[in-house]
Order: sequence, then C-alpha cells, then structure tokens
Amino acid sequence: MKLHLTGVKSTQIDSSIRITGSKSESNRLLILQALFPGIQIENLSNSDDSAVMQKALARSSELIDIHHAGTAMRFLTAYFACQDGREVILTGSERMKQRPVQVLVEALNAIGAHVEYLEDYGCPPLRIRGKLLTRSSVELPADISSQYISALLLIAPSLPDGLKITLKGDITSLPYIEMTLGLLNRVGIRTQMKDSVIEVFHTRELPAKNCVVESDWSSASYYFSILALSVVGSRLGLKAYREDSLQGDRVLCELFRPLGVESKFEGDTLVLVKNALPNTDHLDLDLKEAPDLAQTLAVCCFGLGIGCDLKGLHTLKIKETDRLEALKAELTKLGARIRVTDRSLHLEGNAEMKAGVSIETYNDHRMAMAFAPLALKKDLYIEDSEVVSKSYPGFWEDLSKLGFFMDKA
Ligand SMILES: O=C(O)C1=C[C@@H](OP(=O)(O)O)[C@@H](O)[C@H](O)C1
Ligand SMILES: C=C(OP(=O)(O)O)C(=O)O
Repeated sequence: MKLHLTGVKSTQIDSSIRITGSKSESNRLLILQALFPGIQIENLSNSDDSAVMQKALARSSELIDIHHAGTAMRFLTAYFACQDGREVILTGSERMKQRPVQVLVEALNAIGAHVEYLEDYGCPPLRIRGKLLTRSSVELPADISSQYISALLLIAPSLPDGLKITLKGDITSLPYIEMTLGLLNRVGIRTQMKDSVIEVFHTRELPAKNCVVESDWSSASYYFSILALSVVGSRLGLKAYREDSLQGDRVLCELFRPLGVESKFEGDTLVLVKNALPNTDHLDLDLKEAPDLAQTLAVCCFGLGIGCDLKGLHTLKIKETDRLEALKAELTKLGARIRVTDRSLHLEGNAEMKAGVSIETYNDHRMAMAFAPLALKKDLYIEDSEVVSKSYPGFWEDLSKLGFFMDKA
C-alpha cells in the first residue's frame, strides 16, 4: 500500500510510545530456548522475522521458508545442522536467495555438518542433513557478516565439546557478536573472548530462566531522527529500554547529540529531548559497528541540510536490498547531491527537499522507516508501506500517535 504522509499536527512533539522487543535479541533467545527448554521469553519481538523463526522451530515439515529474515536464515542453518537425524530444506525470498551464506556453510561443514546448496553456489536454498557435530574448533572470515559467527555461537554450548572459533580478518558488526555472548552469559552459559578467539563451553542443561527482551534500539533510531527534525523543546519517551543494553545501536545516544537530541533514562524509559539546534554542518562517521543506522542517519542529515561522510558500510550491499544504491536513488529524487562507493556514502549539505516525491522501498523495512520522518518538512509518499512489518509492524500506528497525518494514496 502506498501511503501519503501529509504533515504533522505539531512539529513540537510531546508523547511516549512502547516499541516491542528487539528482533535480534528475540531470534537469539528463540534458538537458545529450542536448545534449552527451561528458557522463558518476555517482551518477544512482534516482527515478521521473529514470527518466521518461531514457526520454523515449531514445525516438523521438511520445507522451511524464512522469507526476508537474515538472522532466521543464518541461525536456523546452524540449528538444523546439529539436529541429528532431521533433514530440512531452508529457503527464503528471492532476495534471500542472493544473500551469501557460504562462510557459514563452510564453517559448519568443517565441524562435521552436511549442508549443501540447491540452486546458486554459496546462497540459499540449502539442504541440511542434521548430524552430531563432533569437532570443537573452527576458523572463519569475520568481515562479511557477524550473523555467521552468532549462528555458530548459539549452537556451540549444545555441541559435545563446546566450540572454539577463530575470527579471521577485520571483524564487522562486533556489537552483535557481543550481544550473542551477553545473552549466552545471561542464561548461564560460560564463554570467553580474547582478541579474535572465542570459546563457548559445553552446557548439558540449564535451570529455568525468565529472559526479558529489551525494546529494539534500531527501531528507536527513527524517533531520534524525528526529534532531530522537530522544533527545540520536543520530547518523547520510549519505554522498556535498559542503560546496560546488549544492543550496539544504543550508540544512537552519542550519534544524535551533535544533531541537538539529548537522551536520558527515567527508570526504564528512554527520554529524548530536542534541546538545541544542530551544532555542526557535517557528520563524519564509521558505522561498521552499527550498520542498521546508516539509512536513518543519511536521511536525517539530508532533512537537516547537513552534509555527511559515512564509512564502514560494506555490509549494506548484501542486506534486504543494496542499501547504498537505494539511498542514492531515493535521496537524489528528493533533491540531494549524493555519491556512494561500495563501502561509503557522501552527502552534500544545504540541499532543498522537493515536496510530493514518491519513495520506493525495495522490500526493505528500513527504507520506509528512515524516510518517514521527512514528513516533518514536506509531504512525501512511501511505496509498499507494509514492508515495515519485517522488524516493526506497529510503526505507522505509532507515528499516528505522534501526530503524523497519513492517507492511503
Ligand atoms: O545479528 C544480528 O541480529 C544482526 C546483525 C547485523 O548484520 P551483519 O552482521 O550481517 O552486518 C545487522 O545488520 C542485522 O540487522 C542484525
Ligand atoms: C539487515 C537486517 O536484517 P537481516 O540481516 O536479519 O535480514 C536489518 O534488520 O536491517
């Protein structure tokens, strides 16, 4: 459905909302729960990606389709590889069939798994013949996706001798690896990381444990952007966040400070306040550790008339779409002067935003959500607005609560 965002009741925001649990934490805990049934999960994400994960783990069918969910594809590949005696075919959307899994498949096969490609070499769909994985050490490149490493870490405690993983090359998206280790520790599994070597110790069983998923920081990024684009004095409370968060995207609090957004905790509510105009006309950032924030930041800078140089973006080309090309195409339509390479984005400041432009979303939830805050400046259309359900099905409803006007176009 194409949505027309026609403006906002007031550019002075004063509201509070509750976003559901992080999809990254949820999908890790769902795998751990399948391996250690004593784990109970609260505030689970209501995202499509977590729904497909739950369905895949609950069903005994041979064919499992995880649609667009990258974490589900990677984590389930590892999970089914160690389910001795079970055979599955794991497939996904057309885009998922282009997203590489070779590094993970090779690492799993090196520890005794039997995983093979059914169509293009290196990509899903996969045929997985579950086996007892008996080898206890493996090395793999860490510069393409951290999800391969998290997938191995999640099954590691259930392997007979645990697993020692040696990471080769530059580590990308490190906070997501740390999140996995943090959750393993939280449920009672012993781990150790020294430089590029990670060890997870075998765990036979765990006592019952209630795990509360923190709300999603990547989803919170759209509200940081809204506050940055709103007038000084605006305020928004985001509920169910933690100061000791396991999510790397909590770095938002620092990244948005130069754009005039201060954040502080009041109990478990993260309170965002627009307390000043931006104190810079240019941002220079390396987002290797927070790739999911790139779209939010690029679009927000454009809306503020601020230039930016974003680097560390090499993983963006293999996500839901080629996010670098998608950003370039859609920001250019709005009037931006922008250049991208295969690992960076360069936006000039002071561009005037055109009104009434229709933004294509490329099956990518973050394209829709990153561009929506621009409605604070001029009207715009968002095509296929339902894409947001991949991570945040309630996004448009929450935006309405903040006073955004929208109609079906
Ligand atoms: O492990 C995770 O939950 C994720 C890791 C990141 O992927 P990469 O490690 O492929 O960059 C991130 O972009 C994705 O949205 C979620
Ligand atoms: C890249 C993302 O997800 P995934 O890789 O899990 O599909 C995302 O949510 O931005």
